[in-house]
Amino acid sequence: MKTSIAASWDVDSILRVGMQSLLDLLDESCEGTVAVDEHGRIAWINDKYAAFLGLKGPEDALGKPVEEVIPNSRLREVIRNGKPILLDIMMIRDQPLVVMRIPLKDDAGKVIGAIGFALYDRLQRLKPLVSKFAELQWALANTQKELAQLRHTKYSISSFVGVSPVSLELKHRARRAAQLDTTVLLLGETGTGKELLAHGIHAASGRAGKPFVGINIAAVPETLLEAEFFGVAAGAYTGADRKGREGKFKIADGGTLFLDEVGDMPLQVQAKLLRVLQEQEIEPLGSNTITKVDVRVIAATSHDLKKLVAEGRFRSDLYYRLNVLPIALPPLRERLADLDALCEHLLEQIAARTGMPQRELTPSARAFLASYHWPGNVRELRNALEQAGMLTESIALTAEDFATILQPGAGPETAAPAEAPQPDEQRPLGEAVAELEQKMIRSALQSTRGNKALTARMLGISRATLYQKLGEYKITSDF
Ligand SMILES: Nc1ncnc2c1ncn2[C@@H]1O[C@H](COP(=O)(O)OP(=O)(O)OP(=O)(O)O)[C@@H](O)[C@H]1O
Repeated sequence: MKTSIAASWDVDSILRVGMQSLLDLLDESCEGTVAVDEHGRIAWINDKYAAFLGLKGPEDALGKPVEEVIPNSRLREVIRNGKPILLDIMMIRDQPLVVMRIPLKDDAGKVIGAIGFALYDRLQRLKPLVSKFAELQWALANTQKELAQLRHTKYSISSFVGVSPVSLELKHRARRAAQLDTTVLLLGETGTGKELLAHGIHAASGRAGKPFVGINIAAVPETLLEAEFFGVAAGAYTGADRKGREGKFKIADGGTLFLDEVGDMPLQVQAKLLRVLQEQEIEPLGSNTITKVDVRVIAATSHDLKKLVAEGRFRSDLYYRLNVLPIALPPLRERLADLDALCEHLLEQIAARTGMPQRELTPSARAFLASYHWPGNVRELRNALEQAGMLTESIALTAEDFATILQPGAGPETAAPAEAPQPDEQRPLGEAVAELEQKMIRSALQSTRGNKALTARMLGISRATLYQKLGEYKITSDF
């Protein structure tokens, strides 16, 4: 059946030869081939296919309607609409067969029949591909489910533990905020429960069924912040972002976007955020299209935003836009009436998580904890309870158990500075500075028990700089 290419290299003969080679290849490599005329009657069938179909030979099939020999054949459909079916799975005698069907046309383009190729008599050879596909589909569905669950908040306003009048008033305001669907600004020191309350407000709002998406502005490098917020259009960049990606505003569409540490936002991004808040429209980087979004923003900060405005570090128009409904979370030292309830709640959480018996506090421990000034607030309290529990076997935790962990009076302002490296004439200055930096960061992390916001504040650097240095020096902060 092979045809050699003649000296005449005209397009028609190349196509003819190409077609012939393709047919030869298919005939050789596939398990069965059948051709039908324009009426759907078998005009030709190869030996392999006839044997596979349980016929004595091809002559048993010739002239018969194709469905009589191959019950699930769709060759008639191909003749009818003149379109190929390039890949399909057909069952023959309970066996799946991968098939390809092509219409046969005359020079005028009229369909004069069709040809079918059975590519594999068992799907076995396609199995790795098929199971890889199924595996990926399964993983994708699972990840989507997990993400949806994660984005649906796990807290309610009552998860904010507190029985003091100030806490009750705070929860009342949060419930009202949930109903109003306006921008909320949560103000409070680190660890006072701003993120927890944001989750709670979302859960009590009409948006509860939609995503809750959080972004810690201080932890995102300045250069990536816009992409993180507004997304990147496909083809805008080469490399990882080539395909484009959605920004947090789009992901949160219909739901709530929690902007943590909003005071750390660079001025240039503040302008863009303000526009989005006003217009509820985003423009992904590198795209000319504007997309409508419906997002409720809850912002939080541990900074004095008014002061930042006065210093020109925060836009006043954005401040007023965010400050529609401010809720101040008082530091723990100002609501010591909540201490018992909080300790009980946190000790229960710790026991459930660690699988260890639940600890209790002796009166001396309560008095000790009430005398401490809690710069890290509830987060610090939880860490202290967990650490104290690890240091003793006893169920009842005493003041002594906490005395080694918490030093009354020692806070960010009074923590001892790290020891400077000894001057060394032979060493480059950069090396010595890096060593001192590492020491100071480690020591600050230790004294804040890994609290990044507090560590950054102690060291007088932004959280973003702290994260950058942690990465640079490969410092982990598991304290
Ligand atoms: N009132 C509370 N009741 C129960 N748990 C609380 C309360 N306040 C804070 N927590 C717990 O303390 C930890 C810190 O809280 P959260 O992250 O909400 O604080 P934050 O103010 O957002 O801190 P940061 O400003 O550092 O981000 C979390 O584990 C949170 O669940």
